[in-house]
Amino acid sequence: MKTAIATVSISGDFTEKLAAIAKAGFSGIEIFENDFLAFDGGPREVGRMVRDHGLEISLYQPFRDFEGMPEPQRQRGFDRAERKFDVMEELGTDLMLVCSNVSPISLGGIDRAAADFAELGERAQKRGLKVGYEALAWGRHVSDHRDAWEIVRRADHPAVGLVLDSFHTLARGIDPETIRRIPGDRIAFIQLADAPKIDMDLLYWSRHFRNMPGEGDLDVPAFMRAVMATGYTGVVSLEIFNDQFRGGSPKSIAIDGYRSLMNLMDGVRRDEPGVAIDIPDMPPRIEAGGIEFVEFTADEAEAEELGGLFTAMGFAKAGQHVTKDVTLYRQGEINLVVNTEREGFAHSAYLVHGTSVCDIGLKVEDAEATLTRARAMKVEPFEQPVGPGELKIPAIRGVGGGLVHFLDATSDLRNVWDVEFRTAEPVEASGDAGLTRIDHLAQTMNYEEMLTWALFYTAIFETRRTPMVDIVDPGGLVRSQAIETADGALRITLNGAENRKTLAGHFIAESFGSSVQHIAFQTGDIFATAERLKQAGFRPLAISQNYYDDLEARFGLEPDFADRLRAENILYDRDGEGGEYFQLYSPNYGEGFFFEIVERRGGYDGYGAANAQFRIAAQKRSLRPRGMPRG
Ligand SMILES: O=C(O)c1ccc(O)c(O)c1
Ligand SMILES: [Mg+2]
Repeated sequence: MKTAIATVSISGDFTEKLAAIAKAGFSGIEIFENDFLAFDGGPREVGRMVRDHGLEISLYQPFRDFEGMPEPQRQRGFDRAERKFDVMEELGTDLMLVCSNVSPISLGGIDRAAADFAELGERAQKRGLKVGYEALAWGRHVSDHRDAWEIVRRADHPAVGLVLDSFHTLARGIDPETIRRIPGDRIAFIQLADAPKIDMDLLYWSRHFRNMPGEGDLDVPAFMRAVMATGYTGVVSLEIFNDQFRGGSPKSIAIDGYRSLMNLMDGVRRDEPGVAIDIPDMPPRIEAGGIEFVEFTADEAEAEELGGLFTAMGFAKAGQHVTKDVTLYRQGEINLVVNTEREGFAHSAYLVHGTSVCDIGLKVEDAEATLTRARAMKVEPFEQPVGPGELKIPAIRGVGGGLVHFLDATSDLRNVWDVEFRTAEPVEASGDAGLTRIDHLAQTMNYEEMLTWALFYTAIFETRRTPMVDIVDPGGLVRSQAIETADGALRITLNGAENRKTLAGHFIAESFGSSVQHIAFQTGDIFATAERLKQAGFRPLAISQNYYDDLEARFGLEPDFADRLRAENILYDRDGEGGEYFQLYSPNYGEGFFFEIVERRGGYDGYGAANAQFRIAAQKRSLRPRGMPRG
């Protein structure tokens, strides 16, 4: 399958764009005219540069305000087109995109437009070129692909085809199924973009908020299934106008684009019967069964401190690595690992970030298949030498460069704790606090990274994104979105800080990058857990009393119940179906790392977003310079 991306989608100068696009794996580019005009070099030189990168120019665009014009603008349109054809010949590309006319003086009329295209097609054909017609969602007379198709059909010229752009179709709410009635060989080119659902002017929405397929809320898969059902065999291209991407990293945006395309087309191949799509074979999105372990990197002193903290939360020292300075703490199904090795990945992570989470182990059905899926999504596998007695566990790099290991139950990996760890002798008396499993991990990152990491998780794993919520920190906004499996076995929240004054932003700045900022443990009985933790000397984060007064009124709580919450500093939320959520927080450690303990009752499926503001205010009050020190 030929893939392309419009140069407008990527930041950087023209050379940087080309390098990033080629590296990501695309076969071609759409040259957006302004990128070419801004470049200080002739069309032949541009064409050569593109081909030197192993790319082809799949499309030249856009040609504007052409069809349905009165004279003399009509004639001028043909003259302009001939000039563009000259440029295209020098560039070495044969397809020009004509977008529907937005000029107030254009006349409309399907047959008039068709006649203009028949003539344009004639001129193009003489030079071995073609034109494709695209309905802009805000076109003056043509704003719907069905009308554009009717014009192309009536133009009835082999050098005139239709360009479909998922944004224009889906943003207007046009049923993509209508594409199925168009013959595939009359479709000249496919442009893809997604976008978040926002109610705003179409043009503004399109030019500023598009994003990669799978990053937004439009049904791009339905669009693409319909396109492939027509028998279309041409280029599939990304055309993403996005303010944030314009300032992003060319390399990372290009990889996101390629990843989104592979994920999309793999899904289409699975879901649309009878279409052949020439992309590598890969396993379907991986079902994740939860978090098997979380590994911290630390030096000896901090490891001691962390261990004390875990013990105070009811964890028992459960094992020591057979050859490495790595200690395992366990409670219920939760495995926390502390690594104080002086070499290897954990140590490098320590040198860069200080005490922090450096590795996450995910439970999957087939670890090798997970790696294959990740590879197909352009994710780099991580490898380091395997020590004596150690298992080779497949891994990739995730958020902030941290590792994600895959553990399965079908290979030797199921025995990892028995093979790699000696049971701590004697097992320290367990002050079990009733913590059963990891409910969720919260990863903090810059706001601009959120789309990248959401796509990373959703392209590899069978997960969904919850709607983005705004969390008000006294220092600014933090946006939060959860990636979760349908059964809640895996839940990861992504928290995007817009500045450094927020608790999240402070954490990123001080730990030198994105990372896990908190771990939430589940309990089946929050009050019993709170009681046991208190006895073990754990002091929860103190919540404002005003919060409880409001809570009591808001949910009409029984005074006794409200008093219990208040006494234990437990935050509370309730959903529309009577599901309940209880949250207890640890103080901050170091520069803003913390633990959360939650209980879910009655199918509550959220994360207590309504409480986040009050939790953050309490954390900022308690932020103290000591605790979990950093390197
Ligand atoms: O915003 C525009 O003008 C514009 C131009 C060309 C396109 O292919 C498109 O989808 C939008
Ligand atoms: Mg377009």
